[in-house]
Amino acid sequence: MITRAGGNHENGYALRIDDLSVSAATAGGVVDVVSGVSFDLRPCEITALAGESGSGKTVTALAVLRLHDVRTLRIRTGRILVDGADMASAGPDVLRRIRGEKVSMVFQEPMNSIDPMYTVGSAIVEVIRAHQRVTRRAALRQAGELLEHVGVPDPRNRLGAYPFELSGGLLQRVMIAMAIANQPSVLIADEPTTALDVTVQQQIMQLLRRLADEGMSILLVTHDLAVVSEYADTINVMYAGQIVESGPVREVLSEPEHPYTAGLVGAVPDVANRRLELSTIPGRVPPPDEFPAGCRFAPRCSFAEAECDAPVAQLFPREERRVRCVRHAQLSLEGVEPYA
Ligand SMILES: Nc1ncnc2c1ncn2[C@@H]1O[C@H](COP(=O)(O)OP(=O)(O)OP(=O)(O)O)[C@@H](O)[C@H]1O
Repeated sequence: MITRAGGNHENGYALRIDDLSVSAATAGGVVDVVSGVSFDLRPCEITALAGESGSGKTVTALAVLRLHDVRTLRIRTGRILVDGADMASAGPDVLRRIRGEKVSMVFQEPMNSIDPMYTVGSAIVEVIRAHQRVTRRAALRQAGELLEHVGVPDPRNRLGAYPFELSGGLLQRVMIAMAIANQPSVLIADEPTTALDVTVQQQIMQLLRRLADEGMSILLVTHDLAVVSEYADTINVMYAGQIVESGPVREVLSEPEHPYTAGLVGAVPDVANRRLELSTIPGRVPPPDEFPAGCRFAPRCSFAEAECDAPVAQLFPREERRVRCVRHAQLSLEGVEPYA
């Protein structure tokens, strides 16, 4: 029964984010923390949303499911298209249907996302029965199958376990089982392995890779380019609320066209080439009320020129790649390897 993920893929995407801007109320007034973000998630692919802390990855991911904090954040522009619905403007009934049935999410800290008072089996049964008219007994049988599918050893006996009885890695598998219980077409994973040790991290990423290969579209939110390069198909690099570069992972990471991406690539420890010294990008991501009017990366960019003071209104496309840098052509023509 747990086979390929469902969903309406007739347009070639399972989820389309089109010109999404999210504004925040700050002491200094209302400012965009996410500005004009657009990308698609395609079936069978892991799409990474990568960037430093504060670049807007989590706000973007939460906004897809309208789980952002509505006390301070507001979707100002854009569409979030999934299964014929626009999540940006959907009413409560559509939201309820899409969440869990079409798009679901796993978070960084599994222990914080599960009720410690319920057994693993009860928690999964509840999720199944929220969307499917099945008996408790049938749901419990499905829960056992789900645990088996996500690689929990001895799955039927684990149904009676409480969250505190499981390791972090097993608990993250349980969270993934809950997230895929109603066969959504899209899974959003926000730093799903950050809290886990390296071996377990690899196992969880291998599980996500398998789910993608079986048909699911996965949005992987991460600051870890090593994980992106090993497991993702496409990458969207975010900086200061905007996508600055996107395209197939192999191309973007081996030949970055945006100086920011180049800086991030330089910051990945490369054991094979013995480049263990991390080169970091000087400075930090500015807070949203201090975003520069021109290129937002310019103050940290050693290649910035006067022309970078004007806003970069467009992402320059070339085949499957896009880059938000007015100087990108000169940089590649000059063969500059900024942070090699
Ligand atoms: N609820 C909120 N209200 C107001 N501003 C917010 C809120 N949540 C996040 N922000 C601001 O939005 C910007 C982007 O934050 P976000 O958490 O999306 O970044 P991130 O790239 O996911 O970073 P991290 O990896 O640290 O989670 C930050 O400047 C942050 O301070």
